[in-house]
Amino acid sequence: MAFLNKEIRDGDNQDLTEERRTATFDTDKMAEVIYGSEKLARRRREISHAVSRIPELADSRPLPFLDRFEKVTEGTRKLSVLDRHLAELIDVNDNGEALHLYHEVMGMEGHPLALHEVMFVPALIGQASDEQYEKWLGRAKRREIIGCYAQTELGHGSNLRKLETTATYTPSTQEFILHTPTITALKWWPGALGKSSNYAVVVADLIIKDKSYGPHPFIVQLRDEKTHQPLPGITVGDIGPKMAFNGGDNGYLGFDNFRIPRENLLNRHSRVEADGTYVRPPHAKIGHSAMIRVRSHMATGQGWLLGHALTIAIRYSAVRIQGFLEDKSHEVKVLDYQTQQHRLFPAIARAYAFIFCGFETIRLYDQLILDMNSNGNTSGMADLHALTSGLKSVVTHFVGQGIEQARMACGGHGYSMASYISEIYGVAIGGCTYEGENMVMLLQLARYLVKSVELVKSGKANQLGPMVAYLAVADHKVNLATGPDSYVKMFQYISKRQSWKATEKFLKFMENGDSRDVAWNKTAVELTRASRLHTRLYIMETFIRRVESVTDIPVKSALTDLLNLHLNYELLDVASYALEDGFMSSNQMDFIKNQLYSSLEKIRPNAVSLVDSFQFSDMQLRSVLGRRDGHVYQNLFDWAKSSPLNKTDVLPSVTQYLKPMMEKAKL
Ligand SMILES: CCCCCCCCCCCCCCCCCCCCCC(=O)SCCNC(=O)CCNC(=O)[C@H](O)C(C)(C)COP(=O)(O)OP(=O)(O)OC[C@H]1O[C@@H](n2cnc3c(N)ncnc32)[C@H](O)[C@@H]1OP(=O)(O)O
Ligand SMILES: Cc1cc2nc3c(=O)[nH]c(=O)nc-3n(C[C@H](O)[C@H](O)[C@H](O)COP(=O)(O)OP(=O)(O)OC[C@H]3O[C@@H](n4cnc5c(N)ncnc54)[C@H](O)[C@@H]3O)c2cc1C
Repeated sequence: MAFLNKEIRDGDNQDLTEERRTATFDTDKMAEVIYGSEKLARRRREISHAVSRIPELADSRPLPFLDRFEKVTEGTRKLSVLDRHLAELIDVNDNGEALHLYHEVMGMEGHPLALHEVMFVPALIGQASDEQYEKWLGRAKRREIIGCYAQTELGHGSNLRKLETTATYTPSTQEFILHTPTITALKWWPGALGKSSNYAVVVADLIIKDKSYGPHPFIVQLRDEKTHQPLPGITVGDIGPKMAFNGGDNGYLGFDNFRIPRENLLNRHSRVEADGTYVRPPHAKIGHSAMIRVRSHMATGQGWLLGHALTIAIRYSAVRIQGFLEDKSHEVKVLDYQTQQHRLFPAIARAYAFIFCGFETIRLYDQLILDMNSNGNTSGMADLHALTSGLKSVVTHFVGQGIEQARMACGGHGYSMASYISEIYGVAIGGCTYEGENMVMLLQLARYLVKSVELVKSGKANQLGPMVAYLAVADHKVNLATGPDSYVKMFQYISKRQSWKATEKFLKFMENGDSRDVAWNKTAVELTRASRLHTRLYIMETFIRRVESVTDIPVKSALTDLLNLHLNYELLDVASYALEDGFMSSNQMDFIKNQLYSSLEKIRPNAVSLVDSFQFSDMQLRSVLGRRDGHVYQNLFDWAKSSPLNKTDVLPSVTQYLKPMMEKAKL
């Protein structure tokens, strides 16, 4: 008999097999929805299979047992093996295939090429002129040179206008002089800067004839191409261990009056003529395109991270037997407890929702770059900036929360690095900080919302973009029983009310004499609330749109269950906003809760299959608890036995320190 869940194999843990038999949809078909196409879903499986046949690509030891030095070496070793096999394993021009291959083989702990691919090359594509493409892009794409993105400094990351690294133009030699005037001006944090990169896109304050023109991107050679030694005038190194990404070499960088030619200002959009005349870009923030790109990709990337942690937690919850329900002679799977389901299922729905939403922002980003590079059209920038600022903040926050719940849902074993969840958590929550600290980015979206409310107030609602059109719509009560649209309307009401309240509060402070900045700061918490609500509304709407477009009926039906759970969970979470003015009734509140609990029951038989559909191979999962076959206990024991601490029965620490202490106590 053919099973709809393609993960079933002989010899697997019976409890997991039992779960997989209840799947109501084909997991291969669900994977097509998760990865956006039949081709990519299939290619992922083929690539994983091909990788499993190249033993050198496997981790030589479980990564949690490696120290930092070993992690960096192991990552680079695998990268070089991968380089030899690249063309046979993937279509190198297909980003989706590349991304999967690198995740599979390299894990998530960072490696020398991560920032090269994620920011250095994209910064060149977005910011370099055709002549600069000619000179640098081919070399970068072929990886003759390895680059990173060096913007953040020891003293400033969020407030780019106060970056202290200077790039002073000297017309006599037609050069820029890069300089680090203070300790706080040291570049600090850039991934792959410390030890791996020999080039960087450096963001520095452009100064011409004593006048500052603000941050601009320059391509800078840091190390000798033959010896890899830092060039004279460059100080560069690794910033030390971090919460995660310890296979990566985030670095520091200082310049001592380091000269680069005029042609090294990335000048697709702005340039400096030989005589020092500055030519402005068509949009003041166009130099930020590499950041907008990563933010646009973050929702899908983070959704997959959440899916990774949930695959581990859900599979383990189907294998872990503890406690009783009705029958006191048989213990049950912990997945049968309502609390366990409530802990994990809404996070599955969010993982799916974030991925779907991310596909939309990636499409919008690609369109923006096309418009900018073909005809200098930057009209989509402000909208995309506002949208991705909110999205990266909301998504990373909830993904962190979801992964932490996944850890707790695995009880004690979740706390062991055998689960791998702590690593996933460390990587995911880095996203709360990088590419714009979450609060700072929520406040960027808030600027957009306040401006939109002000437009409505001044009778210009017709100028609102489609994403904020609801800010002008009249309120009317909704009947939640009529389906997803009524949830959207309720959420619109809540989101609109918060945006309006925060704007009114802000304007009132100004009317009472506060400056704009002080009034803004006094309203900031309310403003971030408005941004979160707006973003959650957008996520909800994209989730609905995506489910509506699915054609495979069983897949659509399983997704509809997830969507219903999401709608009720989200609305319940923010209900107090609508309860406080009586817009939502307590009967409606009860309705939402009951819907939520019945969604949990509906999803229960498909839970394992919903996470199996992410199709993470055991290699990519790197989790003893989450393995596809579910043989948890023997593998945990084997994993523990492989700990370097267990190589000998008596450790030197015991003979040297513990024993003498005990002996002394006997005297
Ligand atoms: C391997 C092979 C794979 C191959 C496949 C490859 C596939 C790739 C897949 C990738 C998967 C991902 C995985 C990740 C991995 C981990 C990587 C980690 C990377 C981490 C990198 C970093 O971490 S790298 C540093 C980021 N560091 C920031 O992120 C600073 C935040 N800080 C700001 O970004 C600015 O400081 C901030 C706040 C905007 C204020 O900027 P500011 O002061 O200049 O501006 P103001 O606030 O005054 O605003 C004045 C007006 O400008 C408007 N505006 C501002 N920005 C705008 C903009 N961009 N576009 C339009 N409009 C903009 C604003 O909306 C206002 O508009 P209005 O006046 O109309 O209201
Ligand atoms: C894993 C990782 C990888 C990174 N990779 C890179 C890289 O490749 N290249 C690179 O250039 N950088 C990189 N960074 C740096 C990163 O982009 C910055 O750390 C980030 O932008 C936050 O800036 P900050 O550190 O200055 O935080 P701060 O701004 O100092 O934040 C501290 C606190 O101040 C608050 N705050 C700051 N400004 C405001 C404001 N205006 N209003 C309200 N609150 C405010 C924040 O909300 C936060 O609570 C990386 C960071 C990490 C963690």
